[in-house]
Amino acid sequence: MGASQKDFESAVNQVKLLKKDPGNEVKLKLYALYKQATEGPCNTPKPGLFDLINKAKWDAWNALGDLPKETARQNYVDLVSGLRSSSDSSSQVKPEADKKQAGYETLVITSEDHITKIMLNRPAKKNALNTQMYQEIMLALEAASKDDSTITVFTGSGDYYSSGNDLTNFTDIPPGGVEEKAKNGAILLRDFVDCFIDFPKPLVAVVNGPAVGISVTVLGLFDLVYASDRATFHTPFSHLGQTPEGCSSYTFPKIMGLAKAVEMLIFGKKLTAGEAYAQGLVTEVFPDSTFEKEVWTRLKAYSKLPRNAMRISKQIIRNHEKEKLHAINAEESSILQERWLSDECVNAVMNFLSQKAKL
Ligand SMILES: CCCC/C=C/CC(=O)SCCNC(=O)CCNC(=O)[C@H](O)C(C)(C)COP(=O)(O)OP(=O)(O)OC[C@H]1O[C@@H](n2cnc3c(N)ncnc32)[C@H](O)[C@@H]1OP(=O)(O)O
Repeated sequence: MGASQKDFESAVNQVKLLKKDPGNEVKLKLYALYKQATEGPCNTPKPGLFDLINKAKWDAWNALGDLPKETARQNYVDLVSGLRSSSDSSSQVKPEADKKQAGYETLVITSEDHITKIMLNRPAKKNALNTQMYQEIMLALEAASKDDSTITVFTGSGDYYSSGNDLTNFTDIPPGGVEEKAKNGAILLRDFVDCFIDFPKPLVAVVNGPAVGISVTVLGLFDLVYASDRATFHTPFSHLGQTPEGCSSYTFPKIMGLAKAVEMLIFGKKLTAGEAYAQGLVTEVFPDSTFEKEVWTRLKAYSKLPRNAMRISKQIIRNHEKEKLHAINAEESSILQERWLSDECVNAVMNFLSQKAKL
């Protein structure tokens, strides 16, 4: 028998009493199930692109499609019951969690000296970007665009900057099947890259180690890229049956010339930090032993420059390309939507996952 209205109402009250913040992804699930259980399928207009929070909520609700109200009610009750038991058994907060700005699970965000630092924080997975991390980065960029920092910095925790898209993202197939998965992935990719195209303040990448895939391609949208001499830059798209994203099909030929862009984007040539510097993708390379010290000294000095002058200069430099970049992003995302359904891509991802599972 399904959950009764009383069970549901009691679960709604229990959510307010949870000892531990369940994180954005779970909160979105709760929101979507609540709306589905009380109002049925999503029936409101899609919020605008920049209304990130309401758009994330709308996407979560809309993704439930025609799920019956009773099933949504039951799923809500089950989800809350799971949260209650994990909240009760883990009320001792880990020291690491204390340092993180509230609400983020895959990022550590700090603000100091007028610098907002967004650190990718899944070191055990080489900072691979899972769906939650894409969403949290979009929220973090929106918040950073409005806070009182002058510059925003991305970096990675552990030995990698980022290993790119988390290939296990491909395994979580929704009720609508692989086509729906590919469609949702293309929407997420497009929204994600749009946030970088539109980011109004100077954006800096502190590339502390190897970078792969989408973590490399979006560098073409950054204003400064500082790299440790341990960093490498790798876009193995053809190997994965995939195609370029992050506007790299446009920015890379522009930055490094067609020949070098083709070597990276079609043939998957991995660049050292020195090569990436020679080709204009990286602003400056530092020895790994002094990387953090030198880079942060430099950035702290830059962060004291007048905020508005920097923002307006960025606008003048970048604005005339914005429309073009949005169009390129849309095109790259829609091509990838098709690619993700191809045998070439499916086989490459299966290959990675089966090696990982040591099959
Ligand atoms: C919205 C969608 C947008 C899509 C667009 C993006 C396109 C891309 O980004 S394509 C690039 C995708 N990335 C890759 O192909 C890299 C895959 N990973 C690797 O090749 C290796 O893991 C890597 C060379 C990065 C590191 O190798 P090692 O030093 O040998 O470490 P491990 O392989 O043992 O990695 C440790 C741990 O992390 C997991 N891992 C690392 N990267 C990823 C990843 N990208 N996706 C999923 N998982 C990843 C790896 O499996 C290990 O996990 P455990 O086995 O559980 O310890």
